[in-house]
Amino acid sequence: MEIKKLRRTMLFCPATNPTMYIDAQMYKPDCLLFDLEDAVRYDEKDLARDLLAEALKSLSFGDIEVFARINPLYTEFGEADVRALVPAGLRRMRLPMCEKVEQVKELDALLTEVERAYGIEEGSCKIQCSLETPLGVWNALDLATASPRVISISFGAEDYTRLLGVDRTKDASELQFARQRVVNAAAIAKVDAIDTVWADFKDIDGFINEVKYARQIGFAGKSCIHPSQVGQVHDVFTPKMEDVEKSLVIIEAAEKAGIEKGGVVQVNGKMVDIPVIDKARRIVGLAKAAGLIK
Ligand SMILES: CC(=O)SCCNC(=O)CCNC(=O)[C@H](O)C(C)(C)COP(=O)(O)OP(=O)(O)OC[C@H]1O[C@@H](n2cnc3c(N)ncnc32)[C@H](O)[C@@H]1OP(=O)(O)O
Ligand SMILES: O=C([O-])CC(=O)C(=O)O
Ligand SMILES: [Mg+2]
Repeated sequence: MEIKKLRRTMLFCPATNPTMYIDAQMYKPDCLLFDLEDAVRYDEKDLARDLLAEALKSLSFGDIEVFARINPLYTEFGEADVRALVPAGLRRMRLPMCEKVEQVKELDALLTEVERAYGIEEGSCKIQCSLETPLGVWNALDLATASPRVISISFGAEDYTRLLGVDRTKDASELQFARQRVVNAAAIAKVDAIDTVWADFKDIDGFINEVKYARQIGFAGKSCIHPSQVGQVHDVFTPKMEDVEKSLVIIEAAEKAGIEKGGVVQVNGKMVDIPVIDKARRIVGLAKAAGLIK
């Protein structure tokens, strides 16, 4: 199974801080996520947008997939963000506080207009819906399938717990419903699900527990707020060599037995059939995408 793009880490970087976002590339996240929304003061929104537009025009980010978290279109800044950043080169945007299909369709239509006006390939600008309200979480599947531009959905626990009127706790039981709804919707829509930030970046054990849990239940990656989190997330989301080797043995045995389309064999005391072969292929695909094997 070919994994086209790893999105294990999306490192948030306030777009008002030029040094930080030049340095951010050094930490080698899979994705950089320049923030124009909550990390930017109200009176610096225009400055942040201008800085980011200049950076997109003048800097190269190599293999790193560059996203911007634009302001919602219902604010006075969202449309200006799109109109300035797409011509400057932005092709990926996170739409925060995303709740209704109409909001995705509105962004879709604006992107089509800007792509046409600037001769940019139509449909090349992609959307990540950020589900961080009870309604957004409820509508996860509708949002994930609202437009062919949607490549990913992310979960935002800080706003979600604020709106639920609860504390965000370390055992995270208050997030269980939302997380499972988000990963289930992403699996149906065949898009990536990205888990929420962990603000307490000095609490490494707590963070790693949460990252392991996110991977276990089906997230493809995690939003990060500090560079120290990038390597910690990559460690968890990159398959272990031992699992890659086991997967290669399973694939070889399946091919030898000719059971890729049905049938069953035993490999090292365990039953192997189609779901097991598919999972093994996924692990090998992830390992290849991470450069672990050729
Ligand atoms: C709920 C939400 O909406 S979350 C999303 C919005 N929030 C954000 O975008 C915040 C992103 N993170 C940050 O701004 C910062 O990490 C902070 C403010 C939390 C902490 O920053 P600092 O006090 O500078 O932390 P610290 O001293 O540990 O930083 C170490 C180095 O990493 C750099 N750094 C810290 N965070 C980042 C980042 N997100 N991206 C790139 N570089 C970073 C710092 O500039 C510093 O560099 P230096 O050593 O060259 O000076
Ligand atoms: O999307 C995120 O992870 C950060 C965020 O805005 C939130 O949690 O409200
Ligand atoms: Mg938020």
